[in-house]
Amino acid sequence: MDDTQATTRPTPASPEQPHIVVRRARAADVRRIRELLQPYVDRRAIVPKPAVAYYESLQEFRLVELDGRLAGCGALHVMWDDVAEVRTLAVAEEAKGHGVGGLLLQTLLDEAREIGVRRVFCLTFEVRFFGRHGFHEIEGQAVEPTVYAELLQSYDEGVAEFLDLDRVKPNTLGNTRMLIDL
Ligand SMILES: CC(=O)SCCNC(=O)CCNC(=O)[C@H](O)C(C)(C)COP(=O)(O)OP(=O)(O)OC[C@H]1O[C@@H](n2cnc3c(N)ncnc32)[C@H](O)[C@@H]1OP(=O)(O)O
Repeated sequence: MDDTQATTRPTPASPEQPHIVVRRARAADVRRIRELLQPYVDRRAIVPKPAVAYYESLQEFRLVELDGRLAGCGALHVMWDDVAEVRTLAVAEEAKGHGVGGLLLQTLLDEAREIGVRRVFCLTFEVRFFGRHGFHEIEGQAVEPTVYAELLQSYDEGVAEFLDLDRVKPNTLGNTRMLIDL
């Protein structure tokens, strides 16, 4: 999906209903994305990352705008031939509870299907939300030992969290490991 393919819903007749756009992130969005995430980073719901990490993973991000204002973001990171991870899914406090998070998550899951990924992982405190979208809690590893060994070669901190490596456990304390089969 490029900018010209952004999903838009027609502006409804009622002035109370916002105009919704789902689109890819652009480089100029990073500042607003980080501002939206900051309260959740402060609460440790989202792992802190330097700005450069957002630019490097920009193409993974999808955004929802309501009347041109950033309402939420989320990313899909592919880890192996059948596994990806939903990352950094967050909705601005004032936009929560109106389906924006669900819309973003379904967008990311549709993209996972489109690129042929069969399972999507997440690490979260929002167990009820992800559970309602078909994720279930898992214990232990989601990949077989040979794939685990391959993934150990990644430099990505999120992959280290997926592998549950000791050095990143402080980042993920209290989070639940969840998976969905598409
Ligand atoms: C893998 C990761 O990224 S982990 C990090 C997850 N993110 C965070 O922890 C950050 C803090 N949390 C958030 O930003 C948000 O709460 C999110 C992203 C989890 C959910 O975003 P929201 O936009 O509130 O989600 P959404 O509105 O689709 O659903 C929330 C609830 O509102 C309800 N809801 C959905 N649409 C509507 C609606 N139109 N009217 C009323 N209620 C609604 C749903 O029933 C849902 O209930 P549930 O929590 O029991 O599933």
